[in-house]
Amino acid sequence: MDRTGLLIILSSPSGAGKTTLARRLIDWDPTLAFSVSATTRPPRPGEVHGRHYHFTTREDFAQQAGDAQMLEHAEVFGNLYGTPRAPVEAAMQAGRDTLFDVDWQGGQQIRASALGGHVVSIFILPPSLAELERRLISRRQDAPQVIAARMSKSRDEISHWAEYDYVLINDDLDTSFQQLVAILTAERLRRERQKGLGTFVKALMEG
Ligand SMILES: Nc1ncnc2c1ncn2[C@@H]1O[C@H](COP(=O)(O)OP(=O)(O)OP(=O)(O)O)[C@@H](O)[C@H]1O
Ligand SMILES: Nc1nc2c(ncn2[C@@H]2O[C@H](COP(=O)(O)O)[C@@H](O)[C@H]2O)c(=O)[nH]1
Repeated sequence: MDRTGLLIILSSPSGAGKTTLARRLIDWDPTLAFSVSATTRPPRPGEVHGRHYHFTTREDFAQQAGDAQMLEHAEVFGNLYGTPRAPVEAAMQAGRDTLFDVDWQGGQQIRASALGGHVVSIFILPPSLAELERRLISRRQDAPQVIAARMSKSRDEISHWAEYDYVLINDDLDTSFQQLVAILTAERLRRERQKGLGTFVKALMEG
């Protein structure tokens, strides 16, 4: 059935599991597009330019944001992050759903944009702050002071949980993944999103 692509926003405090869940969702449905953000953060070991992020300078970032090439942008943990607009619009027009891993500021801006009617937003909570810290440490990607800074902002991020359509507690990863699949499946089936439904039902009744 023909439909416009959804914008599926995942937000959480750093380390709660957005990236892990987004990757599993894309493995489950490879037609999902992942919105590759631009950032001024330096790459972590193993991160690939153009796949995980578009790594850029503050000057380039400011120019893109000034030219309205970003759907949203924000400063997070002292670095700039933003969503390039063109790939999102192209995916939507092609009927492909796009996944976003953005903070609460990005979530607010995308919801308030002209594309806001196509947003499905999901907030991911950790089972506890102690487990959140354990995950950030066990990821082995950030220096102890970076982890401390992210933990110190975790309550700020969590305070935005009620702005989201859905809230998951990511305790058991398989359960969270199944819950995400359930959300996506139900949202795709919403009556108003299935463009050809009226025509289909008319033909069904005449048949
Ligand atoms: N349900 C879970 N149980 C145990 N470990 C988990 C679970 N979900 C994610 N993790 C682990 O926690 C760590 C952080 O996960 P991830 O990188 O996906 O978080 P994130 O929300 O994307 O963080 P950031 O906002 O910093 O990008 C990873 O090592 C991941 O394997
Ligand atoms: N507003 C936006 N936030 C973004 C974007 N891309 C990522 N993020 C958020 O930044 C933090 C840190 O990410 P990390 O990769 O450095 O761990 C995390 O909360 C992401 O959700 C974006 O384009 N816009």
